Amino acid sequence: MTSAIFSSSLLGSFPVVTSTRHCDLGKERNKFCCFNEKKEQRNVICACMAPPTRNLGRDEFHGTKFTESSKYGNFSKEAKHENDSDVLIECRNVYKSFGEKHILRGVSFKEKKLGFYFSCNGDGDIRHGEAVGIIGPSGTGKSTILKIIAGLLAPDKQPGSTGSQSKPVQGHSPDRYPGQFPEQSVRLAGPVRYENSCMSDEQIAQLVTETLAAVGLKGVEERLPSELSGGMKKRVALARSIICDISKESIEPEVLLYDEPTAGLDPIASTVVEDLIRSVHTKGEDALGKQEKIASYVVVTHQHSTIRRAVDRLLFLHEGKVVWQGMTEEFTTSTNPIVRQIIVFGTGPDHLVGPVGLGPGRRIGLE
Ligand SMILES: Nc1ncnc2c1ncn2[C@@H]1O[C@H](COP(=O)(O)OP(=O)(O)OP(=O)(O)O)[C@@H](O)[C@H]1O
Repeated sequence: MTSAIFSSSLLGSFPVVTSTRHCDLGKERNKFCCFNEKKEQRNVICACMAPPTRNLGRDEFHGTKFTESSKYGNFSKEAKHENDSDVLIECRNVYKSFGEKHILRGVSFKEKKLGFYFSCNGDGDIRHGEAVGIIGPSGTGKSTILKIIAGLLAPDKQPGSTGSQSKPVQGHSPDRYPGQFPEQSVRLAGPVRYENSCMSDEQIAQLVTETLAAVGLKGVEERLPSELSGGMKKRVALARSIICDISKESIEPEVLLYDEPTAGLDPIASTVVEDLIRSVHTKGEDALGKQEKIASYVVVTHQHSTIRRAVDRLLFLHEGKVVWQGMTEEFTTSTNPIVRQIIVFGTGPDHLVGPVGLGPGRRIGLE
C-alpha cells in the first residue's frame, strides 16, 4: 500500500494583485513531498488560485500526513494498481470538521501523474494531463478539500475529530495572510515573489513580462489592481500560478489548483480564463509557444462553461463524500438522483442544465 506524505512549504511572499475573489498564488504555492511505497521521495509542486482562506486559525499548517485516517478506509480495490510511483496526490478517507460541523466525511481519491482514480474503482484512470473538476452543492466541502490538498488546512486526525495535525506556524499567521496590495503594480509582484531568488532584477522583470504575455496581458506591468478588470485580475492570478523561478528548477508546479477561477466573470471573460487554464497544461503550449510542464490540475467550480471547456473528469462531492465520478460528458446523463438534481436545478448562477437519461457514470458511496 502506498503511503503518501505531504509536506508543504510556502515559497516566499507574493503580493496580491487584487481580484473580486482574492487570489494569492504566491502564498498558496506549495511544495509537496510524496513518498511512494519504496519511500523514494519525489517532489510535487502545487500552485493554487483560490479565494481568501477563511479563519485558518490553528488549522493552518506546514505539513501533514494524509494517511493518518487511512485505517478507516478500504482501499482493497486499489491493489490492481501495481505501480503507484506516479501518484501525485492521494487523499485517503479524509475527514474535516469545523467545530460541530462535519464537512468532509471520508473523501478518497488519488491523483496520478498518469491518471486519476478513485479508491473504490481503480479502473478510473485518466490519461496523462487530464484535468479534474470538483463540483457539488454549496457548502459541501469542495474548497475545503482543495485547501487540504494545497496544504492550507490539515485534515482531522480521525473521523469526527475537531483536532488537526497542525504544526506550529512560523511566519504565516492568519493575520499575515495577505490581503490586497492596492498600491502595488503588477510588476512589483515579481521582485517580492523572488526575494530569495538568484535571478537578477532584469531577469525577474523579463520573466514577469513574458508570463503576463503568456496569459494574454501584454503591457499591464505598471498597472495597479484598481486599473484591471475582473477578467484581467484572474489572468494575473493565473500568471502568478504558472510563473516560476528559472534559477530553481524544482519550483515548477506539476499540479495547479483552482478554486472557482471564473466566479464573477461574464461569459466571454470566463471563456478566456478557461482556455488559459487549458493552455498552461502539459498537453498544450502557452501563448508564447512554450511547452508547459504542469501535469494536471484540479478545478472547483459551479460554472457549466468551466466544466465544459476546462475539465475532463468530474468528482461530485455531496455531504462530505465523493458520490459520483465520471467523465464530463457522462455527467449530464447520470442517473444518480443527487447528480440529476444538480443537473436540473444547478448549483450556481451558471448552473448545469442538460439532458437527463441513462448513462455510464460511476456511482460511489450512495445508492
Ligand atoms: N475555516 C473554517 N472555519 C469554520 N467553518 C468553515 C471554515 N472553512 C469552511 N467552513 C465551513 O465549511 C463548509 C464547507 O465550506 P467550503 O468552502 O469547503 O464549501 P464549498 O463546497 O466550497 O462551498 P461553495 O460552493 O459555496 O464555495 C461551509 O459550511 C463553511 O462555512
